[in-house]
Parts: sequence; structure tokens; C-alpha cells
Amino acid sequence: MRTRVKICGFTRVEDALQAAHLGVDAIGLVFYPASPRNVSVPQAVAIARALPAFVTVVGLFVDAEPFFVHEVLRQVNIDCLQFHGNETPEACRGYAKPYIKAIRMQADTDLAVLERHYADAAGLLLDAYHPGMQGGTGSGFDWETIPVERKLPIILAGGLSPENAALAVQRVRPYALDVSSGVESAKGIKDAAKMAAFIRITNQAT
Ligand SMILES: O=C(O)c1ccccc1NCC(=O)[C@H](O)[C@H](O)COP(=O)(O)O
Repeated sequence: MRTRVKICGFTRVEDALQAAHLGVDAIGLVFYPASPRNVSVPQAVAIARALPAFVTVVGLFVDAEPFFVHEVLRQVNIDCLQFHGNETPEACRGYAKPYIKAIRMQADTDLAVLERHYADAAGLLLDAYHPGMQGGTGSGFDWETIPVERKLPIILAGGLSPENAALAVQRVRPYALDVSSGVESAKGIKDAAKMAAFIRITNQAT
């Protein structure tokens, strides 16, 4: 099966359109004020409206108040939610939308337990652990800690770039790769050449 590509942290319509043109499967919009890639609701509405059909729009939250998530869902055409904080399975499933739970991988992370805990998730996104940062760190983690046996689709994230995308596909065999920093020219500004290389290399490696 082809490894999907999700590019996260768009803040500009033109970058999201470019990614769609290059064949991205999903784009991520960060609704987290502490992030340099945070989007306002009007910005997010403009990006989601500009996209062609069949590009999945993922909305990212970090321990957000439910009223805020509901308000974003009311205004922005979001297909899937992604939770990067300490959201419980009950909280994640409270919006009647497919959801991805992000896991910041540490030495003692037990994925089998988490797969049971978030059993109704549309996928688990495995990211690097960084004290004080919830995501978009540009740092990787040891892929050897990911078990070969999985129940849920695994979305590999954390420090990916055109340079290591092929190795990531071949070593981990994930459902999808997720990248942010590795395809940027500045935080929140995506680089067309890097996005093109990342998508092409991922497709070739599959
Ligand atoms: O991108 C952010 O700034 C961010 C902030 C807080 C929570 C999540 C965030 N991004 C989530 C993503 O899905 C990133 O693509 C993922 O963490 C990988 O980032 P990177 O290592 O920069 O490729």
C-alpha cells in the first residue's frame, strides 16, 4: 500500500494549494496559540475553502477547551481531528469526527497499551518527545522503539525531511509520514521544492 503524506502547519493558502498540486494526501492546521504555526479561524477557513476535493484537512489541538474545538468545527471544513495534549479517549471521541491521537515517544512508551486505550482512533501519530514542546519540533526519535505488530494505522512524525523519508518508509513501514519543519523555509512557511521532494521520495520508497 502507498505510504500517505501529511504535511502539517500551513498558514498560507498558496502553500496549501501548492501541496495539493504536488499530491499531498492531508494538510494539518494548527489551532494552538503557543505554536509559531498557529492559524486563526478566518485563515483556516480560507485555506480549507481553497483546497480541491480529496485532500483531507486535519485540525490540530493541544488540550483545547471543547467549546473552541466545536467552534472551529462549525466554521472550518475539517475532516479529521488531531490531539497533541493529554486528551482522554472520551474527550477525543466527543466531537463525532475521526481523530488521530499524537503520542510523544519516550523510552517507556507502551504502544500496545495506547492502541487499546485509543482503540477507536483513525490513527496514532508517533512524534518525538521534547520537554516543553508539543509538536513541530524538527526532532526525531528512535524508530526501533516502534513495534512491528500494530493494530492501528501508524503515522510517523518527528524530524522527517526529504533526506530521511525513504529510510523512514523502508524501516518503519508506516501508514503515513507526517512532516512540518523539514519542508519549511521558515516556521509556518512551506518550501515548494522541499514539499515536492518529500512527496516524490515517499512515493518512490513505497
Ligand atoms: O507544528 C507545530 O508547531 C505544533 C505545535 C503543537 C502541537 C503540534 C504541532 N505540530 C504537529 C505535527 O503534526 C507536526 O507535523 C509533527 O509534530 C512533526 O513536526 P516536525 O518534527 O517539525 O516535522
